[in-house]
Amino acid sequence: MGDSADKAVNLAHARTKVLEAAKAGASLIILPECFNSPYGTQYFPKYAETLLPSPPTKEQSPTYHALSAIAADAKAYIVGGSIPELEPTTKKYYNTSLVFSPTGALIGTHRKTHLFDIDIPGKIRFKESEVLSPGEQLTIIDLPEYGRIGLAICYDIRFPESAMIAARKGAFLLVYPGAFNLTTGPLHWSLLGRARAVDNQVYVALCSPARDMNATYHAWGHSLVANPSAEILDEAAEEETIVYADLNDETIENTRKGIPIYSQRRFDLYPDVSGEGSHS
Ligand SMILES: O=C(O)CCC(=O)C(=O)O
Repeated sequence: MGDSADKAVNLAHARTKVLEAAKAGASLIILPECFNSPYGTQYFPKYAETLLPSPPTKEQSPTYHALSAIAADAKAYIVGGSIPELEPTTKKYYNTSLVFSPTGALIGTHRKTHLFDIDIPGKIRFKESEVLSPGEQLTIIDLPEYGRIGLAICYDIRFPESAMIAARKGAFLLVYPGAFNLTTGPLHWSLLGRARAVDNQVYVALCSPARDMNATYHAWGHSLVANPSAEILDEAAEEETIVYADLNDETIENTRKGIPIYSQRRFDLYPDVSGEGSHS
């Protein structure tokens, strides 16, 4: 998706693309990070919505209500990318993802836990922490018919611990709405997606806004899905595209049978970050 500055236009466009994906057979549909606003600290307060107490009113969160209706109409799970959130009591801002079931019920949220604060001289400086606060929880969501997914946002992917915790707690898929840039995108986007897949022998889905060279932030694009062997099943270029992939448990099982790192870990030498504490 490309993200314009007009929230209503972006929500209407998300609806069209989600219904298109659902018509083509998709049962879990992912939108990009900050899918209904431009990306940048200067935009977060203007576009922020209030999600608590839940459910919010339509005035507090038009996006909550739009995504709920889209999920119900599409009869599909939707990971709603992310939006800037304003917590009304603390007045803190978060980068938050909302997940809806095929009946339109909210079944999970994730507040980005690792804020994108980087400074590569002459290339890119970005400090989300100038405006945002970090979420305080890792997120695993049960999709009753399919199993568990781990959900995190963009820069969160650089921290393998949260991916490993979700995988060891049984996630079959790690989802990252994200918006890498023209410096770190070519270096690390696909590498990190494939790395989290091969580390954990799970599927990984990355979903970015399309690139818009007229926007203040130039997103890398390249949404992709990697399988548990870290092969890329489908990948977008920089323009808007729907990426499709078929996921199945047998591929995870066969990958783990072939290269059995899942049962070869040495928790006598290092801790199990998931706290599950045993070989499986
Ligand atoms: O980690 C990176 O290089 C980019 C991260 C990012 O764009 C984000 O967290 O929004």
